Amino acid sequence: MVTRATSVPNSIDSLSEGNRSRRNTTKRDTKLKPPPRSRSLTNSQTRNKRNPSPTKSLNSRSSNSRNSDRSGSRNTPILVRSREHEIGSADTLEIIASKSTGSEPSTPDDNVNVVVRVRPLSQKERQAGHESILQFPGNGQVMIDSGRDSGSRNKTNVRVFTYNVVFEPGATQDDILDYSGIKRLIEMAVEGFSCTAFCYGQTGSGKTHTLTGPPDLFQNRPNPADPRHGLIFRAFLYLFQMLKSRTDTHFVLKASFLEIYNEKVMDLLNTGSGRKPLTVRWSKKSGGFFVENLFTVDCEELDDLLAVLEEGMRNRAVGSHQMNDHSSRSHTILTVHIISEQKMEGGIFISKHGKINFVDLAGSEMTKKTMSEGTTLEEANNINKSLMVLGYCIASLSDSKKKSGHIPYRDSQLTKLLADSLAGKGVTLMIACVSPAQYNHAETLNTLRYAFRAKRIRTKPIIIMDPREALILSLKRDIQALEAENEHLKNAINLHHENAAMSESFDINQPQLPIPKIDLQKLTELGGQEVTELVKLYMQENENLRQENNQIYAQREILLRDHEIVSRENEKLLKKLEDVNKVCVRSPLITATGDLSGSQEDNSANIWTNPEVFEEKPIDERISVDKSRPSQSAQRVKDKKIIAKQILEMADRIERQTADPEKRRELEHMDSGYMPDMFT
Ligand SMILES: Nc1ncnc2c1ncn2[C@@H]1O[C@H](COP(=O)(O)OP(=O)(O)OP(=O)(O)O)[C@@H](O)[C@H]1O
Repeated sequence: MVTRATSVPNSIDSLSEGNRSRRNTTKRDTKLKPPPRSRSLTNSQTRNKRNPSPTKSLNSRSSNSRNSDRSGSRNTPILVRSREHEIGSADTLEIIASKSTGSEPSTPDDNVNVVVRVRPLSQKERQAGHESILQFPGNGQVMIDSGRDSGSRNKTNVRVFTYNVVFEPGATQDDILDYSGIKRLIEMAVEGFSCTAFCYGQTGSGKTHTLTGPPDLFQNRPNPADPRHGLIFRAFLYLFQMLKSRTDTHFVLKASFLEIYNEKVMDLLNTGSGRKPLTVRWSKKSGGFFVENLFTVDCEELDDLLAVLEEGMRNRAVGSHQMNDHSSRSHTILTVHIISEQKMEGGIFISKHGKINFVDLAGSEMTKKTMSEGTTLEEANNINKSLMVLGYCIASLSDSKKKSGHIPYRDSQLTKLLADSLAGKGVTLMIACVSPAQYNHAETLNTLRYAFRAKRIRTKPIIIMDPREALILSLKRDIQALEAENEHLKNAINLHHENAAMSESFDINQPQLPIPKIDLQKLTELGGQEVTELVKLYMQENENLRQENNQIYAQREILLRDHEIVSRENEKLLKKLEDVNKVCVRSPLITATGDLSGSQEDNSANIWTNPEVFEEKPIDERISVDKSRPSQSAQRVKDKKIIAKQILEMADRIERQTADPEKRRELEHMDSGYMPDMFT
């Protein structure tokens, strides 16, 4: 059975890991009750456009944990849609593809897609009487009951985790292909993204089974129709099916297969060279780690890819211990490079370099349980160490505060090679494999916790393109943008020319630059150099237009400021005029204006007003501004100088008058109020 996630509030008392702070409210009599389904969608609603859901029931083995509220799902399988960014959605892919031009980040952040696969109890475990501690309430949830808490007798240790998809023990290998999101990963890789699917979990939890199927499949020539085939085999079939349908694009496939054994990187396709370890180096150019001298095989046919898988599986390090007869003693990375060359409109060829990594991690081991010793113990220690570093990286990357700090990728070969998948430009699918058996509860809980954390990791997928072609494509986009801006600026300037024709300040005779006219369709006929020149020309012209526009705006600003000053001065003058009129009207000696005051009977009409001032006309029709006049502050300085000069002249005159005794006597008889304050 497959269940998919939706953000369902936990109604049960024991809350999920994400809500652990509320766990204090756990009731004593907690029973395993599944949370209600908040958004169950029928098959038709959730059906992936490209991968229509099968009509058969996905539940190949009825689970005894199933609750009565799920009875409705017996005949029609109910799939619950996961979150918006669910990997596996063809819609998302289309959006990404349409946005993806150049080597710019093409998507918003993308979360690592995390699914969980629970293997069935083995025959050995059933015979030993082990029971399952996992239950599946639906909505992409896994409930783990680790039994009574030793600390407090009545408290049960029940936790609920939510993932994008949960594969219950009855899920088939086909279900993993259809619902894990691997199809989306392949589609993204074909589109030029760097994609990674990795299996994580304790030893014997079913990682290799999920990725490649049981080990005996590869001992002889495998039968393609075998239902036990794992995800890699099925993904290859799907990939070739896809490539065949893309007749407009030419594809070249290359594959490599390596293992990390005891912290040494070994080539699984080139075992003849005495199994010398390869070096992992940092590439400045790509900004990532790479394996030097790794053997890559050209794969023209599906059979070539399958041969790579078989060869690698035969050569990888496998050992046996108490918990797994065929235990992987190394981490393996199988990479398929997909180089595509597609003809775009206008005859441009765009080549992209996508890839998909299949990572089968060696399982974490409790050496007491596996009873490892000697070489197996050394292997176990190395496996555990590298998985611990991976755990640190996942924990740091999922913590938004730590994400920008140091991530210890360099501490193990595994994390160096997975760095890009976890936090870089790739799209990542994590398949967490767990055992349902009670005796594995600590490891299962650990894996569920790591997987839950990994869900919070966000990456920024980008398409990997040939830099020269990416440049041409981006130059083409620049030309279009510049042309649009050019047109806009020209319109703005033309508009202003019309408006500014009346303004003397605007120099309409300014020489205009010649505007190159290029048919975009013919762009492709031009070489890279010519296109660059064209962009430069447009940029230059746009710069000139921008400057002209700025000048016009600056002039407009000055005009508006002057306008404001003149208006304010005008208002002041009017006010003064009104005051003068009031004084004139009040004075019996002075008539305001002879003809008006004399002829009006009404007192109010005695006030002289300038009829024009109150006429509702726009300000620029009421006043004309002298552009040569000094600014307001300069005017103020000038005024002060005039006033000071006049005062000095007056003081001088008075002084001269008082020096003459006759004149002084005359002055003494005058009203003292005549003298300005400053002279008393
Ligand atoms: N979903 C499943 N259905 C049936 N059998 C399974 C399933 N998953 C695992 N097994 C069986 O369980 C055993 C252990 O699985 P597998 O070797 O894949 O584990 P692993 O996680 O890769 O272990 P290790 O880390 O030690 O390599 C195998 O015998 C395998 O066939």
